[in-house]
Amino acid sequence: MEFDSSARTGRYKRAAAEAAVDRFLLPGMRVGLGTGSTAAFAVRRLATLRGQGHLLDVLGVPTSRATQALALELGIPLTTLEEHPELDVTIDGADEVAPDLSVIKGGGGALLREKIVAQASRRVVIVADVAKLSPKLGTHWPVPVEVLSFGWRSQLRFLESLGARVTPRKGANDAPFLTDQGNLVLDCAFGPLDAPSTLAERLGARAGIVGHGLFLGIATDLMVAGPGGVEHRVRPT
Ligand SMILES: O=C[C@H](O)[C@H](O)[C@H](O)COP(=O)(O)O
Repeated sequence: MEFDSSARTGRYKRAAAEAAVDRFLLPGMRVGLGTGSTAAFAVRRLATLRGQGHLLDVLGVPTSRATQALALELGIPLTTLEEHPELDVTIDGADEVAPDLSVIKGGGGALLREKIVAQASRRVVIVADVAKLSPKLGTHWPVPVEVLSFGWRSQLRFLESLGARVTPRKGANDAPFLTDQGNLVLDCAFGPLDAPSTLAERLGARAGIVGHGLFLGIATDLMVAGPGGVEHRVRPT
């Protein structure tokens, strides 16, 4: 039976995530556990290997409550950045990946914790299916911006002044989506970004914006899966 495209995408996500776990996780490591459907395959792979007696002393730091719940359900021992402020590696998904391995993240709203965990990691491995590859960030995906609810409409105006078409993210029953920190997310469609680092600086300098989904110079490796199998790419120097 032929896979439909979503089944194919799921197969690629799984292949990339499992290959990353097999390649990068070693005994004794402290590991950032990403969020989203692709990263969940990595968490499940770690659990499977543990079930076979491997990587039993690996400790995970989850990047969201959802990942924490999944890891606990699968019996993966967890720690925190308070106990282990430096991690060996993080494996996480992405929404859009540019050729220099800069990425947009936050489709699931976990961008802030994901960035904190990634920046605490010596190595950051992005796992993705080929559909996530893009010539320029912003081509296919908006930049999620996490804002405090206090003054959020002022942030919306500010983001529009930077050229974005802004959509406040909705959660269940059309209620505002809230992050694990209780903040709002404004999805900002800028179109293809010629200078993502300039945008990141502007977002970073604005009070009330607590995080954004531009991960620039953070990913060290990419495991990307498609019809030809899984390919490992390293961030160009
Ligand atoms: O907030 C969510 C994360 O950044 C995800 O890693 C990202 O949205 C990719 O998710 P998925 O693997 O489900 O496509």
